[in-house]
Amino acid sequence: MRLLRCNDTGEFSLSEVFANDETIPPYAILSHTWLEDAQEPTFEDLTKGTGRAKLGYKKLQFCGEQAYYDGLQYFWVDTCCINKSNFAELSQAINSMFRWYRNAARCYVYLSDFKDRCIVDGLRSPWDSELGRSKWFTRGWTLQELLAPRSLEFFSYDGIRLGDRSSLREQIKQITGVPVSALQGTRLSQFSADERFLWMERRQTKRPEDKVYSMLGILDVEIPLYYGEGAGNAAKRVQEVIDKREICLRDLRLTDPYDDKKRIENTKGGLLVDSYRWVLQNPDFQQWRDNSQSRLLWIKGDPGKGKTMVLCGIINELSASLAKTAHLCYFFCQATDSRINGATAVLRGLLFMLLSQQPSLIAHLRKKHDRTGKVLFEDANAWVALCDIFTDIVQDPSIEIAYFFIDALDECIIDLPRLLDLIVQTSSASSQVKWIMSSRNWPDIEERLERAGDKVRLSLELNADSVSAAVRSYIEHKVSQLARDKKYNDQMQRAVLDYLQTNANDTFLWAALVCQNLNQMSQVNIVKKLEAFPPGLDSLYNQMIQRINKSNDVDICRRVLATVAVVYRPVTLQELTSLVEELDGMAEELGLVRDIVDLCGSLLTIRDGTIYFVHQSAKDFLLREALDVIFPSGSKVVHYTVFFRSLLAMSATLQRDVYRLSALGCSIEQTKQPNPDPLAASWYLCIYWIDHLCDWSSDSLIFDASVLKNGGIVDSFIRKKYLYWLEALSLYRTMSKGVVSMSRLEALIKERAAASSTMEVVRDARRFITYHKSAIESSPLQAYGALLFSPTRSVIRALFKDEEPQGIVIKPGMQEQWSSCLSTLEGHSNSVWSVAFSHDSTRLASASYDRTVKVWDAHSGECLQTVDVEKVLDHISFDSSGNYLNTDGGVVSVSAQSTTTPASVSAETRIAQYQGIALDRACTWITYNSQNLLKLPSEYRPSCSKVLGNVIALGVGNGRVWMCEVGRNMS
Ligand SMILES: Nc1ncnc2c1ncn2[C@@H]1O[C@H](COP(=O)(O)OP(=O)(O)OP(=O)(O)O)[C@@H](O)[C@H]1O
Repeated sequence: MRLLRCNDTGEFSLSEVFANDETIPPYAILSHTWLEDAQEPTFEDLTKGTGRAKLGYKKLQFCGEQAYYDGLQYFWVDTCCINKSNFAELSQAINSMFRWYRNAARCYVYLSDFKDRCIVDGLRSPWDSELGRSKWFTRGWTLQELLAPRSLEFFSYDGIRLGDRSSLREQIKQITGVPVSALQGTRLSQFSADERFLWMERRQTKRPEDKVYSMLGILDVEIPLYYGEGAGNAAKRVQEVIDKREICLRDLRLTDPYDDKKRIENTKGGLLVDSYRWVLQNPDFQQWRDNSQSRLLWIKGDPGKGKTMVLCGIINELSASLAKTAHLCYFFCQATDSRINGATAVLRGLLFMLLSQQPSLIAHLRKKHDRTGKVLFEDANAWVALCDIFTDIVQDPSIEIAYFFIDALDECIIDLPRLLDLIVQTSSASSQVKWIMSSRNWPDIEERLERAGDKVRLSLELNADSVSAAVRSYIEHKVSQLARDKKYNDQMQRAVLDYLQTNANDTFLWAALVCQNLNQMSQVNIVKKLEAFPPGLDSLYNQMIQRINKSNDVDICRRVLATVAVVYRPVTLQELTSLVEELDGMAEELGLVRDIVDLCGSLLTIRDGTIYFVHQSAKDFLLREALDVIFPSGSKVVHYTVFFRSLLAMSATLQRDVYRLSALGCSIEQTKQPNPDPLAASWYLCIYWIDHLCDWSSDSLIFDASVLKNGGIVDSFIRKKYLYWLEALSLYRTMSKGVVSMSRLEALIKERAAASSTMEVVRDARRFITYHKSAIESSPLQAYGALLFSPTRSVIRALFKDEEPQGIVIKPGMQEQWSSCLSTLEGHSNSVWSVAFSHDSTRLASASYDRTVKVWDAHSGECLQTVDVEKVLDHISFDSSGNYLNTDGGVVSVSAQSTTTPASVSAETRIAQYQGIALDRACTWITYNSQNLLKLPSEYRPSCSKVLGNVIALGVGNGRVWMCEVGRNMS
């Protein structure tokens, strides 16, 4: 950036070029409309000292004088601070302009067609209408000059100040259609791209492309400029960038923490300002907020002390008080929900918020995402990739300051140490980042955070007086609400208030749970009823358990509690009906199921049809103190029940084409969930039944191996329902989990020496899912098309003979046994040149013409890592540590580890060779009447093909030729 610099005599000249933003001194910037007939002084004029006679020189003088008056030595004017004969400089300037306007200390709008007369002649109303006639409001480039600057002041032709963007906001809104919130600094990313384009609609630019180029900053998009391409093409290029960003954000999103926060506040009955405000006056908090060196604040306290709500309060206060340019990103961990209980999920949530606020930062992950897609955020290497991206992004100079909040670190049960290390590292390395975390008083967290430099600890126990006052105020509020809703008289209200104030022991959660219970009781004998709520959280939970024990519904309550305690993710009411015997057949009567869950006292809560523990501490209590009550025969038995009931329920529900898709080639993207969904009660069971079986089997004292015998329930399920189960897994987009589960099942049967024919069917079933995974994953009904490409002696093929698509014949017939191709790993965009197994056989590396090396989990087929390489590699092999690949292009580091247990994968594995009735363009589908019909396994993809009538002949790379004939009776 090149500036104009004023000297003491009021003269000005061009400064040197400032290469990066940090070195640019404070400056003022001019916003104006250009004069015709070369009346603007140019860059050349300024370098040669000419141009003083030009009419536009007056504007330079005005800007210089006003800047001087405002204490600024430097100023910038677009007419002469850019060397427009240098296209690279011009292009860079256009892409930087929004930022330059935003970073200016002052921006002066000079309305050259707004004369004094307009102000003195009339009163306010004609004055307003004159303002709207100014050309400044009709030009394209001035839109970003209106929106970008922090301080924007309007001046008349004679330099008289008319007001600023804030004082004139209503008039500006009327004139421009830009909402007041955008004028007051709300992030432009909060407005849709279409809405922002609308603000430009009536404005004019000299060159057609400028109508789009002048929007680049407003859209936070950077593209190269091609004058002459036309506005349509420019808009198309901008739209492409926006679309790709949206895909990237959609892939990154696991949950929207903004919605999580709203949900948490709502389900906890709303946030009370009086119960968190104390923290704003707390010296530890103030030190963290006000001292730029203090970058890490850890709020710690026992369960239910109000940490989550304090964090919500701080977020609200900071978002109201901080500059709009500051970023606020947060994440709420929840142990009971596997989507949001791990370090990777935290990072995805924080990044999602940050990138939504400033989309241009997506550039930091676009390159990797463009190549790998969603897998970048999901594969075994996701943490490493996200960490690099995060570290990179927080150092981006465009970030002034970013605040990151993480609630309930103790509920981040996957990879917490890694997360803590990242927090410590970024808080010391980056001055633009501030962290707040909350958690229970856990020594492991303390020990890890100890390594951070300037950290502040805020212990709720050490601020007992403040917390106590906050809890008192919370109780007062809640009791007055209760008195109103339950019609307590004064005496009752006082008794309830006294009881709660005396027994809460500074714990919000205790008071909240008691109030929730009182809300469900009538006011009759209310004082007596209070005795049912002993002081202390554990005593309260204990009391709830005792009450359940004494109730008539004790069995069903115990069973519901036990089930909710062992499942791997919160289940829905419908899913619960499949898992608990007593709820059999109640999937259509969810009101009743809800009532039964309500019987479990205040231990469980239902949100959006899903059942959760009311608080993590309730689950902790059950597992710690009430094991004998809810698991009288041990928790492993409950795993057996869930497994057994899963098989029963799936056997009853799963069937071919359960969603009535009809077309064999219907892709998963085209699939719509029907309403009502016939699988609604089965999702959980489909995904986790094998995990429950394995958990049960881990207790050899109670495990009964007969479930694995010939004709046993596992054997029967696989024989009768296997393909329908695969279809359901595909519909639920969990094929990879299915592959891993089948490997676990095979290993279990091997270990438990089950009967040979069960082993035979399970082994064949595992080969089937591994080999056909990608076809079934992309089109659920290919579970049946895949039969045609399975060996003639495949057990699954024989068992499901009747499910083969009718009227299609493959000639010559398939080979008898499974080929050496174990599975097809798809992902390279060009031919694969070399492959190698790791020494423990858990990973496979492949080098392709697409100049990438991919590392795969040899078991599940998941892509673990993609590494760019400079040349096409002919030879690759793992070194003995498994951390490096030796290649003809040097050593390549591969840090990804397999997620599954080692297994002997000795067979040769082949990778899809994209070599080349009809075939689709990618040669992966046989199509019929332009509809996808059969997805070809990689071994069957042709290098050449010929169609004759209803027969297609395909020549395959390995020298085989085969034919597919589609008959008239095809279905
Ligand atoms: N400022 C507040 N406004 C409204 N409700 C509050 C407030 N503070 C606490 N509560 C109530 O107290 C309950 C417990 O508070 P919170 O969940 O914040 O505790 P916590 O310390 O985060 O607990 P844990 O560590 O066990 O997760 C909340 O569910 C809510 O009902």
